Amino acid sequence: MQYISTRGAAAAQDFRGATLAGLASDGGLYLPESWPQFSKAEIAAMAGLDYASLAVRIMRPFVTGSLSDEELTELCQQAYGGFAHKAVTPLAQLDERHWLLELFHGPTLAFKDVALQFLGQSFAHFLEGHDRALTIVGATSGDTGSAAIHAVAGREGIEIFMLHPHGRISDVQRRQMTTVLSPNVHNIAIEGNFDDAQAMVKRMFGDSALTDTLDLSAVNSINWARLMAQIVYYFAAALQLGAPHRPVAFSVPTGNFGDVFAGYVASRMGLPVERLIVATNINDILHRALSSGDYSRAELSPTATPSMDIQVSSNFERLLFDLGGRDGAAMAETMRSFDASGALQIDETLRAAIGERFVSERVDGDAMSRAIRWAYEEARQVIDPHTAIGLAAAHRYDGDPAVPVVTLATAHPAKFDDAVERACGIRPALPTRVGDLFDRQEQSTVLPNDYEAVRQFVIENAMAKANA
Ligand SMILES: Cc1ncc(COP(=O)(O)O)c(C=O)c1O
Ligand SMILES: N[C@@H](CCOP(=O)(O)O)C(=O)O
Repeated sequence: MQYISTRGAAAAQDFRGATLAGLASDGGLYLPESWPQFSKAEIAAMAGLDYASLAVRIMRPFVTGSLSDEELTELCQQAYGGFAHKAVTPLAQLDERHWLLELFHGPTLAFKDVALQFLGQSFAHFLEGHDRALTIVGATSGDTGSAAIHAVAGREGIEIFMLHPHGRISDVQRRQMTTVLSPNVHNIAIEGNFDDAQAMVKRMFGDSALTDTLDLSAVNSINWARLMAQIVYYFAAALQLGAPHRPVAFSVPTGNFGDVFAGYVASRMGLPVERLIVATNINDILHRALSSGDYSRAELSPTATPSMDIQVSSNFERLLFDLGGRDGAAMAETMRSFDASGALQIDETLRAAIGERFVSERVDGDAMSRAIRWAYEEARQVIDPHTAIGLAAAHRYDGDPAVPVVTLATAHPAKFDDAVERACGIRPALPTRVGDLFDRQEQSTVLPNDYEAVRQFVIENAMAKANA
């Protein structure tokens, strides 16, 4: 399988090349040149497979030419062997129509582990036997950071620099990153917000002085391999609920549009998805884009769902490219204009195409708290605030009542214990697998919200390692 850039100017890459590059050299995002298709019979034959075997079936067409079946199987078994639940991403029923897809049984208690455990193994596999050192730069609003750090800490040939917004993530999220004291892990708290951090990371990929010196890669969902691994759990959930003979709707708490884009890919591959519900918090650029065509950056407001406090959703570019006719030159122009003005208007034709697959809801803090209470009182499920944004949106969804609605439970409630306790009176405890998080020593560097300061820190530390 070959991967092309959404901005049309970078050379196509195979899966290995796209994974190691992270972002395309023209600033675009990689997408497969075409969507693999599964027939109804092929999907039906996937029922009953264990998670790692299902992952192999789904990912195989995306990695041809880069990984053999044996190598892919090995990577999936290693990635999914360590989850705390045998099903890896189990379903829990809330009532006759609503379900939760629990994506938080990995080492750092959020859905990011599902993809990053696989990506960590893939990096190690692709680097093995090569004299190549990767410098990973990433931005996190709390969950990607810890999942990525846990996936690559201590790995030979990899340095990771993770930027998080100083003071804007939960204590558990921060400690899950800053207490990992491996010498290849560098936590940077920037005095800005997540959008600032994400913009700096993207700028690094376009900074030739930096890319001439360091071999950069990405762990954010700009890296195609992240999204590819997330497609699998849409199939896993739908198969349990009757796919391919019955459609399913998914409600996805959304920030960077990565998780929901993986659901879109699943539907492009043949999974019967009635609708994908894009659930945003009050940082609602995606809801405005989908409901009125107005994709314009607004001031970020801190919320009790910090991981979704995002106003520039990287993966939306992938959707605009795919549904807008896959015209790289036009996309490059659109993104140049968005970067300059902070706004773009989605035309009616494209909005109609998006509307065939997606709906959106904006959920404020009160509605989020009510959803936490509802889940506890009606179904005895303690859910995290991000999941609650998804559940509140699922409750508003007016699709066919016979179609099950699956809300993606993207984080364990203990990551956001204060907000959960405020909403339902229950303070969720951390699972024992995260150990003595609050007794461990922390290490991170606070830097100003200034590209040059961050860039200098990355160069100095990566070079010091290379010369050691
Ligand atoms: C707990 C949680 N829920 C939802 C999201 C939003 O997912 P995405 O950025 O893929 O839209 C994130 C962050 O990405 C998250 O950490
Ligand atoms: N919510 C994310 C933000 C980064 O998203 P990503 O999926 O692009 O890595 C986080 O928790 O860091």
